[in-house]
Amino acid sequence: MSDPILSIRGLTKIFGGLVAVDAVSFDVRRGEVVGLLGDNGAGKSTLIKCVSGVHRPEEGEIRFDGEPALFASPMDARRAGIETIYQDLALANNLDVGANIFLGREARRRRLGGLIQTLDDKFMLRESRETLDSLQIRFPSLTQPIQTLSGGQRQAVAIARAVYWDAKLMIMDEPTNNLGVPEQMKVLELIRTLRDRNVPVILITHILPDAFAVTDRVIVMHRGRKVAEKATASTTAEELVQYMVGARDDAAA
Ligand SMILES: Nc1ncnc2c1ncn2[C@@H]1O[C@H](COP(=O)(O)OP(=O)(O)OP(=O)(O)O)[C@@H](O)[C@H]1O
Repeated sequence: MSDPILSIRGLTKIFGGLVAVDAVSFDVRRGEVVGLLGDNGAGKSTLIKCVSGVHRPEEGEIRFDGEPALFASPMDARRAGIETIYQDLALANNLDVGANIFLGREARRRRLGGLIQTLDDKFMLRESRETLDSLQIRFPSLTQPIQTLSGGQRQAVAIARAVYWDAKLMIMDEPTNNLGVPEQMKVLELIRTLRDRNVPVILITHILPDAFAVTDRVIVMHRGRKVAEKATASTTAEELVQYMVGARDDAAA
């Protein structure tokens, strides 16, 4: 088996007196989709925010690609290859599709003998189109502002951005929330495409059919603790619900 791309040991995050994440450990390997399940408030978002540089954990170790990895900011985590799609997505609504794929890492070109630099819009559009085509994502126009796109199309732009920048790990927080059924299917298909390209995905969800549709392994959290870790093929929705509501707990066994 390959070395894990992400390895988390004893991770703990406390807000005031509340232990939001309580000594959680798990690994993610290249090319696998890992589901992170749990009811509201279970600690899923807090856990991944510790990985992606939003929160600093009180205790524990995170190793990414073999190195200790406590990122100081989300941009640091992105530079290291961790692309996170939050529920609010972090796309710039007023910019177009191409500009969003290059957000924060814009291509520039020198003009007037190198005296000034301008954004290389043509290059960014061409590269964006190639990436979107390779993922079979179609937009009528790449110069449409993001705010005119549907929720599923926005997810697709965020996924294309991760692919273009060669993300080594993709974290998606409830990506099918608020999407129509065809768009949910497209997002799940894109997750499978990422796996086929050997990009591991952590999928946070409380939608069990989504977890069964795309994950290889599932981790269940309850009140900050990891209560189960299962190969998706060897569990059932009924069993996972029992872990999610706290009726079963492998850690306590
Ligand atoms: N910035 C914060 N400050 C204080 N408490 C927080 C903060 N963020 C999360 N919490 C608390 O930590 C606990 C875990 O929340 P978290 O959002 O990680 O859960 P979740 O499993 O992602 O649930 P949801 O699906 O509702 O987002 C909750 O009790 C929440 O109120």
